[in-house]
Amino acid sequence: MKFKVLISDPLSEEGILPLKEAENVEVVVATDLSPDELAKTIKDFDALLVRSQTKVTREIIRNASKLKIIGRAGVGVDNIDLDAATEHGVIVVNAPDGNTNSAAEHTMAMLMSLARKIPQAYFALKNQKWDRKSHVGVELKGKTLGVIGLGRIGAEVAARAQGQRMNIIAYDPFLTAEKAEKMGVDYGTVEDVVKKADFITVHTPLLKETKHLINKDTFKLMKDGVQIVNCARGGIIDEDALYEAIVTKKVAGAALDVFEEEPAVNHKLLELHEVIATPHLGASTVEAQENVAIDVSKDVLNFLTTGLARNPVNLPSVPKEIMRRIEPYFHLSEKLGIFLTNLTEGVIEEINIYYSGELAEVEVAPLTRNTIKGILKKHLGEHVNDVNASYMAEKKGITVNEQKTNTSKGFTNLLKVEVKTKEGTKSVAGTLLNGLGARIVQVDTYSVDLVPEGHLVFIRHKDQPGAIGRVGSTLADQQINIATMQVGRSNVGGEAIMLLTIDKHLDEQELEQLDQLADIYGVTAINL
Ligand SMILES: NC(=O)C1=CN([C@@H]2O[C@H](COP(=O)(O)OP(=O)(O)OC[C@H]3O[C@@H](n4cnc5c(N)ncnc54)[C@H](O)[C@@H]3O)[C@@H](O)[C@H]2O)C=CC1
Ligand SMILES: O=C(O)CCC(=O)C(=O)O
Repeated sequence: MKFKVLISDPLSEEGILPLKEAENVEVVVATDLSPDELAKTIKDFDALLVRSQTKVTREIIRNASKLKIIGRAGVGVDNIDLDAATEHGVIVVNAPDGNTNSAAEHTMAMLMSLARKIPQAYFALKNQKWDRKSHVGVELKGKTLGVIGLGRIGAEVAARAQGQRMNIIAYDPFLTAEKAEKMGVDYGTVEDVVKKADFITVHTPLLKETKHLINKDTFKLMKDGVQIVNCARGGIIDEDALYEAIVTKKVAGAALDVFEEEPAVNHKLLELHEVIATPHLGASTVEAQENVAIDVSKDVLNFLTTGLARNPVNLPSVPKEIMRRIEPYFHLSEKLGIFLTNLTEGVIEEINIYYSGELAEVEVAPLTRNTIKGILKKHLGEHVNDVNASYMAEKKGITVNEQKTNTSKGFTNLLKVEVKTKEGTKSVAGTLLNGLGARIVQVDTYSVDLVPEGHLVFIRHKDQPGAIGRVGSTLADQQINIATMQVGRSNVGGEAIMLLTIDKHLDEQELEQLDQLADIYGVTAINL
């Protein structure tokens, strides 16, 4: 039987040779299909290979009745509807390493062009203007580069900028003091980074948490004359706020390879003399394109013939027998991870997962991966999934321990998750109640009984008459309905907790109002 593979974006000829030379594969290259044509054509294909141009929408996936795998020749998979692929049992693989070097080099090229106004000077000269006065630049040496997102590309950029004798200050939720010291970089919060930097470069994925990470308020904190580089994803920087910051001379210049809407022609930022730009060229080198095409071709071929993939981005297949026994706990394990990560302060160094009761008798590795995914998702978004969760934790220097114990505290099954940071240890435990579904039964040392669903608010407060009432009436004043409420305390008059389920997610302002009430130590909104 021959597998049919469709390549719908231009990929390196050399890179797709592994597929073209495979006896059991027929390759069709069609790089000019409209979305409608692709939605029709796809139904005959077992695999689809794309770069970033093709938008693999739910509609296309829905029509792809034979499709088994989508290969993305690059890192970001934001052009693929991952949920739809997972729902339709289509595995998505990417090529995360092949373009790191190119993207880092492009960032450096943009940084240097920005500092020395090379594109502007070139443009003037092309227009017959020998203008040296308007194109005086600044040196990089001795300046501070703020790196937000110190993953594969961010770390390469930091190392290269050190070669330019720049000082580096970075923020990444997985950056510890030890790692920073080893890399010779200073570290701090986003606020610290933007306050201290002369140049700022972003290298995070585009996630809910990173959308408009650099916004009107962040620009206000920056030094006057700061310069900004974005070779990661449009949307990490709020384009309207950037425009305003340039026009008001807060920002002296910006180098952009990516935009919120691409292709970005007629963009207002491109009208500004201070902005230099490229049309999403970070990965556009012969080497990167060959690397990513080879990696993804090999992975697709391997998956079609053996069912195994090296770089899966969405759900893997779990053997049916294991799945049948552990499937009911999947939901609970991920929710416990999400819940806990929201309560955690500081950089995660250790995750301990304790299985007891019935759970101590089954293979729990997929649950462990699922729990880690829940914990890491907040910062890694689509980059973390069940397959790569353990690998991601290891890459971030997090130790994961899995233990089976006998301490099920009277429950027939108990799953307890503990996270350690330099700030302390936080834990949460849950169980599956026969016929009633999942419950969170313990938060740190407090016993609770909570369905892990919906909009939760976790409040730490002083055990004092009136504290609970003040929270209730503050929410009532804002027309926010409380569905359930749990309270617990360690000792009379000591620290206590409230866990509320409410009918909507609290916004920043609403959280702030609760936080400012008397006897309240901290308020966290959690969406499960
Ligand atoms: N312009 C282009 O052509 C290219 C763009 N990219 C983009 O570059 C970005 C980075 O790619 P990689 O380094 O390969 O990914 P990566 O996954 O290795 O690194 C991303 C880092 O961002 C960190 N992060 C997540 N949330 C954060 C937050 N709120 N604040 C600070 N850091 C946060 C993560 O912990 C991680 O270390 C991605 O968006 C990718 O799509 C990648 C290749 C080429
Ligand atoms: O395929 C491309 O050129 C875009 C590369 C990219 O943005 C990525 O790999 O995330």
